[in-house]
Amino acid sequence: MPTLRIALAQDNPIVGDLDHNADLIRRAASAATVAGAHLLATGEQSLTGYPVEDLALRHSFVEASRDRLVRLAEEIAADGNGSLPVAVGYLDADGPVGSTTGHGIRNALALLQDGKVLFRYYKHHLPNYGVFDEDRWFVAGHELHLARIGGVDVAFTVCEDVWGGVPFTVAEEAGAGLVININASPYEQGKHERRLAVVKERAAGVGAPVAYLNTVGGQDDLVFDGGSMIVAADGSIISSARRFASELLVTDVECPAASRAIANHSSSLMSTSLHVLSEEPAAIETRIEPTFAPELGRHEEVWEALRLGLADYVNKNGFPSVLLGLSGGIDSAVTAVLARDAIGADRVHTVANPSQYSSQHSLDDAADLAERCGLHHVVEPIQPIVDAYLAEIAVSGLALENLQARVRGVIWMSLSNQHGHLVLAAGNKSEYAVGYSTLYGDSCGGFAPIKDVLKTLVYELANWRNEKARSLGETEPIPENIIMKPPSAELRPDQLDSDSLPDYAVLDGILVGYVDGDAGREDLVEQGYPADVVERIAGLVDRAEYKRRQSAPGTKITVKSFGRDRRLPITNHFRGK
Ligand SMILES: Nc1ncnc2c1ncn2[C@@H]1O[C@H](COP(=O)(O)OP(=O)(O)OC[C@H]2O[C@@H]([n+]3cccc(C(=O)O)c3)[C@H](O)[C@@H]2O)[C@@H](O)[C@H]1O
Ligand SMILES: Nc1ncnc2c1ncn2[C@@H]1O[C@H](COP(=O)(O)OP(=O)(O)OP(=O)(O)O)[C@@H](O)[C@H]1O
Ligand SMILES: NC(=O)CC[C@H](N)C(=O)O
Repeated sequence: MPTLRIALAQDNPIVGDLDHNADLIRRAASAATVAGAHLLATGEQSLTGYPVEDLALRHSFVEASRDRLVRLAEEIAADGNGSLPVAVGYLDADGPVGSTTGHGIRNALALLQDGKVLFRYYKHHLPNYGVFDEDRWFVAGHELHLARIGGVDVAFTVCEDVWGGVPFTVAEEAGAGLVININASPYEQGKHERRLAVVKERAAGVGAPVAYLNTVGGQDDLVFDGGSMIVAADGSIISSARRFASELLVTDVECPAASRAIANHSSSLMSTSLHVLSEEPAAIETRIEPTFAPELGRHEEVWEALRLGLADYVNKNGFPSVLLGLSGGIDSAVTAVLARDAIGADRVHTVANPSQYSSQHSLDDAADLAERCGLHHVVEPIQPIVDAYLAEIAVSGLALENLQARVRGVIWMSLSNQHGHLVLAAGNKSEYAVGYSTLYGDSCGGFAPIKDVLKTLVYELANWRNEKARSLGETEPIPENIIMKPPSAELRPDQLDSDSLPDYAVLDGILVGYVDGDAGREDLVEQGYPADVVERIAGLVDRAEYKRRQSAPGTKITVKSFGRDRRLPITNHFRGK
């Protein structure tokens, strides 16, 4: 069997920064050439970044992508890497938006060589569920392209094509000896395992290796986790790239030789085109050893997703630093440590804003955490401002509780305006679900790092992060007190979260069913949750839609995050069973 040396560029592009992304591809091409690769693949829309959302509807952006692709081909050749075939993901169009002729805007892959575009493949399966809206922007392609490289027929596909499967069936019919699948597949818990299963199934179906390349990096509320892999027809993993980090994965892959003298043929599913680049088996002097990425544990994987999602949001949006209120509670503690891990202690500013209801232990715990982590920390009491406000406008009860949270929010936003910090909202998924936060108060801010993390998982992450520090012989970042104390908003005397909410284990169980699983009230009661608690929580979740719609984005880690993954009407009289 011929062997091809395949290079997969698991890179971190920036949406809309075509020059930066082109530079990443050029650098990968140079490194792949040095490594003696016969083919380089880059990620889905590696030139434009992913998802471009409604930028796809802008004629000027589509033009910019098409033009930049042509220039990129020339640049790669000018860099001395012209003989290397390079697969690039980009945005294309062969018709206007909304055209009814089967043409339009395309999620495309081009193969570049010798300064030219050899062919353009248009993604066949367009995902249109969850966070994906590709039917809104793109028209599906119906022609599969194969390139004969070193005597192997290599088929090229894009992301959802591996899940939908039709291009793989056609690749098998066309006698492909390798299928390249370039992805921008966002992280969620358990997704990596599901990808591996589907890639194995496709490799077995084609009877040839599948090279699955994923993007890496954060883009607003999505984080791409890398984890690229090459899987053989027998299901074994030939090589794999790290999760949550950029990497050029170079692997020698034995592939079935091109056996057919076919040129182009039409299947009932898709037509195919074969482009002959080189017939002779590629020469490899010394085989390289395959690399295998370490497996991540459940908590480490989530932590890395949150860390990278936050780091890229801050850095790609040009913030010098972040700021958050540090209450001495678990949510702001975990958010602060994540921020430290993401961008370094010197860029993290924390503020304690005690009121008359704040306990001394909360203040001490906040200061302790800031000191352990080396964060900037100041104390700005809110009582004088609250008192001045009350002298003008008398409020009491819940209004007074919310006033305190809002005064904190005003202070954080002022510090942001003054110093340029990005304000982080420290709310977790359980709170976003039931609306347990003050609008324009503690929910204010530009990014919410743990927005998709249920409270029970927040505790697990805190324990895991401390355990990790212990195993490295480092100081535990989160004081034990913060983990052990009962959660409290401290907005009135002796207030505890448990006064208003069921135990978090029960709450989170109901939320997993009601939010992530779209279960009905009766289903949840059947699962063993008390009917009155289910009724109350479901009602709170329904009513809090208006708060979530105004909330900051945060990194998706679950199957259904709030935001574009779960879209419900605010004005909604349906209660259901
Ligand atoms: N459908 C709708 N569309 C648009 N706006 C709507 C609305 N329904 C109410 N509103 C507005 O929203 C206001 C109510 O929302 P909001 O002002 O936020 O106040 P609200 O949700 O009534 O109270 C905040 C809750 O969050 C809890 N909290 C606060 C702070 C921190 C924490 C914590 O532990 O993390 C918990 C607090 O104990 C309380 O239970 C209404 O006064 C009204 O102006
Ligand atoms: N005294 C305080 N000083 C600074 N920030 C505060 C203070 N109290 C609350 N906050 C901010 O408001 C957010 C909501 O806090 P609150 O204590 O009401 O609820 P929580 O959900 O228990 O959060 P945490 O676990 O961080 O305390 C906190 O995460 C924190 O960012
Ligand atoms: N960009 C895509 O086509 C992504 C869809 C795909 N099912 C995923 O892996 O998330």
